Amino acid sequence: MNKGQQSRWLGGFPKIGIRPTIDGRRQGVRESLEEQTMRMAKATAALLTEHLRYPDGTPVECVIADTTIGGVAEAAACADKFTRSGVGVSITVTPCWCYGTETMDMDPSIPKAVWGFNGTERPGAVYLAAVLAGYAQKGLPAFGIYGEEVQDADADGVPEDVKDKLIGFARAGLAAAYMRGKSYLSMGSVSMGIAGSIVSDSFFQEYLGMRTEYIDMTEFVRRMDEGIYDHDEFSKALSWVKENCKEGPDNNPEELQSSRERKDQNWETVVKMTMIARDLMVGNPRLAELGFGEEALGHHAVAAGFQGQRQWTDHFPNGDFMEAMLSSSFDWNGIRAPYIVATENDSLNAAVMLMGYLLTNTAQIFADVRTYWSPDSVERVTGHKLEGAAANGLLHLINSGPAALDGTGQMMSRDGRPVMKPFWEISEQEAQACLDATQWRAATTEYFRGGGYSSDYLTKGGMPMTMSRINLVKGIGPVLQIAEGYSVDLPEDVHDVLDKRTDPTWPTTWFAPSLTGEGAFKSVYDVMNNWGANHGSISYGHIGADLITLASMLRIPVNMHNVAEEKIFRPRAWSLFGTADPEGADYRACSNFGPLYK
Ligand SMILES: C[C@H](O)[C@@H](O)[C@@H](O)C(=O)CO
Ligand SMILES: [Mn+2]
Repeated sequence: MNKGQQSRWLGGFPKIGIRPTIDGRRQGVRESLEEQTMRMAKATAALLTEHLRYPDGTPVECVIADTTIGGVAEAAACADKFTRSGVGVSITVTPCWCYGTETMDMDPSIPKAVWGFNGTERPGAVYLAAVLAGYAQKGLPAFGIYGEEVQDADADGVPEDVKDKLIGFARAGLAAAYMRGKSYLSMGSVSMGIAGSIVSDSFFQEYLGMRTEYIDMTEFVRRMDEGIYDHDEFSKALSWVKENCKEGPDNNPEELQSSRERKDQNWETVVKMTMIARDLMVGNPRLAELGFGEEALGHHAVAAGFQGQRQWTDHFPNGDFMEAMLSSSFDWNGIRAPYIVATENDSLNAAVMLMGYLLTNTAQIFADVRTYWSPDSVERVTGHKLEGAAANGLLHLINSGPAALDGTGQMMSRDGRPVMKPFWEISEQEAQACLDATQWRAATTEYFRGGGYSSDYLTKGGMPMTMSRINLVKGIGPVLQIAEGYSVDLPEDVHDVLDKRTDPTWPTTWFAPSLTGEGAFKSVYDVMNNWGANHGSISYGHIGADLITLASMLRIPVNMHNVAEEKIFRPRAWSLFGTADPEGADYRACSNFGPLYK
């Protein structure tokens, strides 16, 4: 790991705090439960450490209260320990009745869950019900976890259904906790009137707990002109690029094509832009060694956006190489965690990219949700009849910019299926295969007068994917939409015909959302028609349930999704807002409790 990489995890990672609560009555009751209660805490910690990893690949860390918690003094001692240890998520575990308001976690900004052991000798479930009522009454939504099957009092381990809920809760809770206190870095301002690039400080601050930081794009010019970057890294990067980033055909009319000399210069510029954007986001200790102490610190950004169009791209090479390389899981420094960078400074798409990334530790594909191709339209234009997963029509996801190269689908699962992976599972060969499957095409000069290079690739079909998007609605605030589906392969000639109707120098993912026959998922057309903006972020896997859990923690209602009801996990209080219409109840609950940070 080079020094630039180390500085990005500044502040470390939030820990999971485990609170074993107990019936405080001594002379029999408490003593009989001490061991079992602590055993539950330890089993929970072991489970989470085994299954969850931080973005740097290390196992998550759990902190268990020093004693079981039988009353308020021990609850306070636990809260104190959690503050000192950097706990960002709390899980209360108990096999027995305890005193609700005396033992609960009162920190309003920490996502919280309670696991009540399903036994009847000492009623953990009764405590669970009582304490969840307390949480609702006090306006502190908590997740309730209760296994379906009755367990024996001396049972060891964690039942399967409880495991899924503990892991799902902790994964989303850690994502929320990790964002908190970090920044979104706006590089430039509003791009082409796209509302998502009006960076809303109140959205980031109140819903995600994040700062918004801003730099003018002239900062790139200053750093390039004054040489404020690591020159050794630049030489290394440029020769790596020459070797690994092959130029594709120039699609511009001959009279608009740049000279070879200008193209070579543009390569140098886009490589410098990439290093500078990264240094702006997370800092780089090398810059301090070179005499640039202020620049070495960066903006503590976990996500960023680059305006690019138009003021920058009308004059300078576009941001596509910078956005695509940073968003990928590898570059000239080797395989590493992706950076979250949105094109067109679409901060709302950056926010869902960040959510998808933190839930999966995997690179994201940023795309325009550009065209709905109905089966009839495809047949009319190409003569091809769509079939299989594509039979109901397709969405053409395509945009110049930050579609991670991981999205080529060149990484493989053990059984040979295309996948996207956390960086620590990616092999050198897989990173190389993604690079080999990508052509760098001279930017379309009609759009990008300053030239540059767009990444051109075609995503392999057959990958489960989840597209999501946050929109801001005046009067409500943020709302999240989610569509699970699959990437799809088209015959090469069919892809070519459809791709050439738009900009063929950009990366394409053919996406078939899974239909449910209801609401926005009656048809692929309905999905397109209900999409709230021009962009979406696409994450590998079906992560809709995790997104829903995270959104409920952040009080962001979900206005459309195609996740099966039994997979949805939200704070227990949501059912107090109505049970027959979970979508409406979600809106009411989010608006009632308000954003997590006020
Ligand atoms: C080149 C064009 O301006 C594109 O960048 C445009 O289609 C978009 O991506 C809009 O989101
Ligand atoms: Mn776009």
